Formats: sequence, C-alpha cells, structure tokens
Amino acid sequence: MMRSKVLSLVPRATGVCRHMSTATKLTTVAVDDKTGIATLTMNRPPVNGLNLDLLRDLNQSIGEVEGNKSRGLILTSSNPTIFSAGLDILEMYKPDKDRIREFWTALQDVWLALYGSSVPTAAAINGHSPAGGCLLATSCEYRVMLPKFTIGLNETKLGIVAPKWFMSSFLSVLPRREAERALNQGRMFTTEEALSIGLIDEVAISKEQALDKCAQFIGTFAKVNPLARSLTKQQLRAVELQQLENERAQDLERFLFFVNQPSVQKGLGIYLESLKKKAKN
Ligand SMILES: CCCCCCCCCCC/C=C/C(=O)SCCNC(=O)CCNC(=O)[C@H](O)C(C)(C)COP(=O)(O)OP(=O)(O)OC[C@H]1O[C@@H](n2cnc3c(N)ncnc32)[C@H](O)[C@@H]1OP(=O)(O)O
Repeated sequence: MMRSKVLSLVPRATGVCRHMSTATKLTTVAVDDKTGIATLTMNRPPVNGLNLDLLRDLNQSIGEVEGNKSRGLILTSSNPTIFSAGLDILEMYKPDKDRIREFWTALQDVWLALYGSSVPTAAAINGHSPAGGCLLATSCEYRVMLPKFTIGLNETKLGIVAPKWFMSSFLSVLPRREAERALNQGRMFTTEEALSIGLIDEVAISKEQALDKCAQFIGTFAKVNPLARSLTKQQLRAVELQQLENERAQDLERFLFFVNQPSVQKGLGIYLESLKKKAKN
C-alpha cells in the first residue's frame, strides 16, 4: 500500500522499500513495506558533520516518520566509515551571528524530536560517532555498532562542554559513575569497549546485519499496545525533555556566550587545523 508520495522503489532484504517524500538532499527516509520500519539515512559528505542544513533535514525526516505511521525508526549513515562526525565545527568557528542561533535551535529541535520520538528508535552505527554523533545514537532506544569504530562524548578534549541535554541522553544509557568519568575525560570508546560498558547494545559484522538487528529490536514491540508503549517512553523521558523545553532560550544564550569566548574560538581553530593537517597526511 502506498503510504506517502512515492519517489522510487528499491528492493531490500526484508521487503519492498519505499522512498518517502524527502524533498531534502542530506537525509533520506525509506519505509520497508513488510515491516513498516523507516530507515533514516544521513548523507552529508565527507563526514556527516551536523551543520544547519543537515539538522534541518533531520528534523524534517524525523517529523515525516512520526507522521507516516511507521512502526519504528532506524537512524544510520550512507558513509561506510562515519556515522556522524558530530557538530560541524565550521558552524561554531568564527560564526555568523544569525546563522549560529538557527544552528543551535535546529540542534535542540533534533534532540527533542529524536529523544522524544513516539516510535521505537534504534541507531545502526556504521562508523565513527563522536560528540554530536554520539548524541544522536544515545537519543535512540537501541544501538548496534560495527567493529573497529569509536563512539563517545569527547567535548572536554576540544575544550568545550557538553550541554546538560547531551548528558541526559548519555545518562539514559550509561550508569552515572561511568557517564561522569567518560564525560570528564572526553573519552572515545572503541566498539568493543562501548559494548562492554553498555554504551551500545550489540555489535554487527556489516551494515546490513546492523539494520536487521535494529529491526529485530523494533520488532520486539510488535505485540505491545503502541499507545501504552509510547506513553510509557514519553513519561520516562519527560523530565529531560521538559527541562530543555523550559530552558531553550537560556540554553541558546549559554551556548552563544560560551562559543564566542576568545579562548574557545582559539581552541576550535586549532582543532580544525589539526583535523585538516591529519587529512593531508
Ligand atoms: C556551562 C555549559 C555551557 C554549555 C555551552 C555549550 C558549548 C558548546 C557545546 C558544543 C558541543 C559540541 C559537539 C560536537 O559535536 S563538536 C564536534 C566533535 N567532533 C569531533 O571531534 C570529530 C572530529 N573528526 C574526526 O575525528 C574525524 O574526522 C573522523 C573520525 C570523524 C573521520 O576521520 P577521517 O579520517 O575519515 O576523516 P578526516 O578526519 O580526514 O576528515 C575529513 C574532512 O572532514 C573535516 N571534519 C571532520 N570532522 C569535522 C567536524 N566535526 N566539523 C567540521 N569538519 C570536520 C576534516 O577537517 C576534513 O576536512 P578537509 O577535507 O577539508 O581537510
């Protein structure tokens, strides 16, 4: 059955996959007709850096999945080695004063939509997932990761501070003691370390297997009343969601104040240079 504007038909392992009405270019949504599960793929080369445009497209795609009665949402990346490199540092370095407000507001929107999503969510982490990438993954209810990649909130290593709501997602997955130590250290975990600490739920040997495992997780809710499940999830997550809703404006001002500090700008500039030098070598 056609559930939205269909742009193309692409066969997948589980069923016929319908590409939905994503007029956007940096994300795609494909709904499997057999399972009813939507796969949301980030596609912003080279590293899925979360800039304003990708954040806007993520918002639109999450909204689309919420609206099209999908049974669940799997978040993944089209890049074979990077889930997301986190926030695009170019948005924060020597920022345009209007754009950076829109950027942070769009990031808040993405977190509220994903962490608060009414459908079951899972991340197929098919590559590195630092900082904002880890935020996206930990906002989902389940995580499956491929071997030999890294994940974590490395902000302190960059001389920046993860906001409270980044920490909320992290704390919804890790025990407090582990989360506190990792956040203070800015620690990046290998896939194997992430599994042993509980930051991810499973390891998969391929992206296909990761998507299947995510679909299996979402399938575990098949016999659960959807309204009861979604109200339960929303109650469990309500405190953190409400806190950001209540403090959105202050959170934005705190971010702007912090990011515009000369020492923070200097640190971001040095970090960007080091990334570029690494890319050249
Ligand atoms: C009191 C409370 C106050 C609170 C105030 C709030 C304060 C601010 C909070 C901000 C929170 C920030 C969250 C973030 O997400 S910051 C971003 C963190 N991300 C990283 O550290 C990742 C950096 N990248 C990497 O480690 C690697 O690139 C990666 C492992 C992802 C991939 O490696 P690979 O070797 O495959 O690719 P390259 O390193 O060669 O990169 C290719 C090009 O992409 C550029 N790049 C990479 N990452 C970023 C990025 N995050 N932003 C912008 N650009 C990025 C890299 O420079 C290369 O570019 P060129 O090809 O032009 O050289």
